[in-house]
Amino acid sequence: MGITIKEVSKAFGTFAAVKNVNLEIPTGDFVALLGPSGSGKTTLLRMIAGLEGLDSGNIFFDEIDYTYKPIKERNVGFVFQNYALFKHMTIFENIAFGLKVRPRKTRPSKNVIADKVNELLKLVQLDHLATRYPSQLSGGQRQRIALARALAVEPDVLLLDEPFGALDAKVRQELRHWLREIHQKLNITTIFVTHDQEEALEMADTVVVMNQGKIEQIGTPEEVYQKPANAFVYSFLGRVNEFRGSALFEDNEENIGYIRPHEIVLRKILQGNSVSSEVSHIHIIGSTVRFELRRQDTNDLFEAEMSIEQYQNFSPVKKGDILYAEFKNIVVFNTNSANEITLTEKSGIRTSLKSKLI
Ligand SMILES: Nc1ncnc2c1ncn2[C@@H]1O[C@H](COP(=O)(O)OP(=O)(O)OP(=O)(O)O)[C@@H](O)[C@H]1O
Repeated sequence: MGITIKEVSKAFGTFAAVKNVNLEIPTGDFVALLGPSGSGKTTLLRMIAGLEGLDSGNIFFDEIDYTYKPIKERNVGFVFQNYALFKHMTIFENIAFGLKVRPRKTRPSKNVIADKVNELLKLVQLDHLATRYPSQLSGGQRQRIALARALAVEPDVLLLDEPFGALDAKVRQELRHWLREIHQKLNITTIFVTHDQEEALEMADTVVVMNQGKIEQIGTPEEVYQKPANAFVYSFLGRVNEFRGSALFEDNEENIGYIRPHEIVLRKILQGNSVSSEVSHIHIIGSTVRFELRRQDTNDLFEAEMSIEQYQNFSPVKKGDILYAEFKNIVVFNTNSANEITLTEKSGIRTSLKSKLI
């Protein structure tokens, strides 16, 4: 089922939570609503579900106006962060619930329900837990059951609100892969809310970046990461060093420059337009090595990264050593218009920057 969100707005009292949002979601797409806390992601998701009314605008499911349709006519599956399983029911009964409560006319027979539940238990790889109660499951297992329960009614759309938010990093990582696989098998149009950029970039086909009730950018993970539409998207996705100040250009405009840590080239000898910097920390994080450095000209801290292989060729290097940093590919935005300004021909900039780690 495809979803069209057209000029949708929602306020709580005088506070505008969602402001004139337009979004087209094709059938089978896997969409992440990504943004900081309070950006309106959950409100938008709840409006799609029918859990929240709109102030203005329309929501279409396959070109049919669903704006005023009650939730039970929407055929959406919903998974929340906090499991929301029925405590007094077994896992089997939890999954069967949505089918059992159907009106007699559309309710499947007991055997059909049992087959469906067993099929879903296999899909979420927890068939051995059918007779347990939710309290006897781990957090990750409960979320899988919550998904199985949402899928039992064969929804046209699956809506997930921070489904892995309460789980530890390792389980979250496993469930991301698992959910992707399930999506590939079932191909249900899926929208999930997250404030975790890594989760959005890793899982989604389409990332919708939200900020202050508005959509800042819609694109593939690669597009939003490689070609951010504005300064907000750039700084929200991934680690960045920020450069500010009038020294950036001579045009007296307020500009912000960003560079990602892996785009900074570190050398042991001065070459080209580089900034002499003192190593203040070296962290080895799996296959990546992260340097924290202090510029000797401005005393500002910044972060650079290289692969472990590069580091092995580069070492020995230790805290207190002086390295030369070349800031390649700085992306500069005008803070008034948030439009990107190309930088290539601006010379002298790299040594006059004030930098800040964000
Ligand atoms: N029922 C409500 N009454 C009043 N204000 C609300 C209500 N629901 C949400 N808001 C406000 O609307 C804004 C957007 O909330 P929303 O939950 O959609 O954001 P979010 O991006 O999902 O944030 P989070 O990641 O923290 O859940 C917030 O400032 C929130 O306080």
